[in-house]
Amino acid sequence: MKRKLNADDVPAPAAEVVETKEEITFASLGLDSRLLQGIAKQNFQSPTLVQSKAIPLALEGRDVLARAKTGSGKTAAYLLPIINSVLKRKQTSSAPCTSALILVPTRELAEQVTKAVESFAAFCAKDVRAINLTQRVSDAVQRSLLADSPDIVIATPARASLNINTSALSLEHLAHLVIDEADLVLSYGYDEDLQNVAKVMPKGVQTVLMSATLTSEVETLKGLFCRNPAVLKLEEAEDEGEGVSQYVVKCAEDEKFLLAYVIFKLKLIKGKCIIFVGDIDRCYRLKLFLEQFGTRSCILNSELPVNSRIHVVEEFNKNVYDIIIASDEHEVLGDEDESKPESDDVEDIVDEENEDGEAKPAAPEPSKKKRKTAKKDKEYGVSRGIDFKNVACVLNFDLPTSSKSYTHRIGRTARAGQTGMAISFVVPAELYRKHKPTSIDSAKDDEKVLAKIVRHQAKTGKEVNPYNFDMKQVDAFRYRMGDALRAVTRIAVREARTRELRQELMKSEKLKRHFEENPGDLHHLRHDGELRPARVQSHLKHVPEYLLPREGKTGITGGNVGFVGIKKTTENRIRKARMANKAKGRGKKLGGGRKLDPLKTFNAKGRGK
Ligand SMILES: Nc1ncnc2c1ncn2[C@@H]1O[C@H](COP(=O)(O)OP(=O)(O)OP(=O)(O)O)[C@@H](O)[C@H]1O
Repeated sequence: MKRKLNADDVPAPAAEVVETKEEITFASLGLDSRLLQGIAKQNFQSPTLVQSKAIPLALEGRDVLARAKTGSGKTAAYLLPIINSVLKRKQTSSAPCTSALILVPTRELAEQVTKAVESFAAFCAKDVRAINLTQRVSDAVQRSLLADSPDIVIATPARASLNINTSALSLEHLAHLVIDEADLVLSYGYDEDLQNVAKVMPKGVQTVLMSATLTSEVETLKGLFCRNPAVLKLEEAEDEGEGVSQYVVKCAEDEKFLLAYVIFKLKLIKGKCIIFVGDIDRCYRLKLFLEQFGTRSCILNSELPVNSRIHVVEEFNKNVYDIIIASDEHEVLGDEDESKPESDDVEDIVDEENEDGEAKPAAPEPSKKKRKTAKKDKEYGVSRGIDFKNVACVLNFDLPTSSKSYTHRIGRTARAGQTGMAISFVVPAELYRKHKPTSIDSAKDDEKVLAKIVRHQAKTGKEVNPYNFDMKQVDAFRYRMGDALRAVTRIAVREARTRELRQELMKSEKLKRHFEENPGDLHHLRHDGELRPARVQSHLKHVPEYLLPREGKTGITGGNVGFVGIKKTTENRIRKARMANKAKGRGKKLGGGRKLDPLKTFNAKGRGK
């Protein structure tokens, strides 16, 4: 079924890297008016680049392979044409059939995509039925849901394959297939499931592959599912200073904890933050550590029940929590195969191939290692595709082990044209394994990984700069860090992990049963409660005067880095103008584009909190 590519396969305009964004409106794309109402309800002013390029091609019936950066609006780019096509079909036929299958790598993402369908189809809900196959319902319930032939089925490849095997899901009338996060689905170990889906795919199904990077995995999927796809490689033209400001801090293993304490206690980061750590224990170690200073956070990892995970993300998006500590475990399980070419290398290969029409390089077989999912949820993923809203900062407390992961992680901030910041802690080789209690295996090659990241980012014109903490000033806090770390023993971590799991399982059961009937009550369950280590040291919650640098926060960082602003692009001009008008009315100066630098606005009075 795999086809050899030649240059004619790729239509010239689509294969070009598009540099600029033309003024296109959703209405000009020819979408159903009910969909336009749904879009307007979400306050989308105009299509993003990937939307304005991919939607017309998809509406024409073309296969599309689109690479666009994280947070650029790929979900709407594939959903809108699908819903439009369902609405069109309903005008001539009322016979129910499943005409679209959307495959995503994780259950969280499946939930998110299902919600997006519901939002876009809010004004035509009775004509568009979508179901999420990753929900934990009994086989009988799932069968009965599928028996009604919902228009759109959203699933992980594993769930789709399972239901195809049991004949619960019929692809007989399928017209559209989407593989979202196409660069990641194979690394989740779904290769056999995807082969299984490909086997029963009827002829002529339109395929859309969406991806943040073009990797050999995307090539494999293209060979398996696409016919003559239009290839979009989209680089958004960014204004200076927009996107993610990337910083790196070289530090010792225990200093990661010290810096985290200083960053959060002195509020060096303004806004919401996702902290990525290397494994599950690390989540609890850091949470317990921060708790000692009165800094609350909630945890996301593959061990927690899916309902809790989804709830945490929803609450975070509603600004209930400021800090999420997430473990990025797929790396630890070995998904980041060293021998596998990095995305930038593969992109070069793809470019070459498009120019001279040569056959593509043999895509590496996904390694067996990837199937190793332990007892954790294989369909878990937070750095991939989850739409965390208004994240000011991604803190790589533990550096990922590949630049591809780094790209996905930092893509959780600066979404939909906002700005954001990424700080990565890097342990130099000579400091690795020098502080056993805070050491983690994945830091072994931090410097090598950083070099790759810097190279990769440079290719897209982005810099990774040092974040200069004045370690002399930070040193004043070292004693307190030591005190707090000593209380976070291995036993305390293990107990906290068990306790949290038990609590979340109970909440999850409650969530499932109770909130089906009372969706409004969800906010009563908080996930950032204190885990309480054995030794409670309440004095640590306060920062005494003498510890603070005389110059305020700027004394800690030198004052020249660290801006984290949430700024909308021109897409939100109207909103900005409204805000400015409102502010004028209140006599305040707002909306003039003045950036608030949290490092320069440290209020000494608020510090003792
Ligand atoms: N046209 C638009 N105008 C304003 N906001 C938009 C628009 N399209 C999408 N968004 C918002 O942008 C955010 C990111 O969108 P989405 O999750 O689809 O990005 P993505 O490209 O799929 O990201 P990732 O690669 O991380 O999965 C969402 O909050 C979405 O609601």
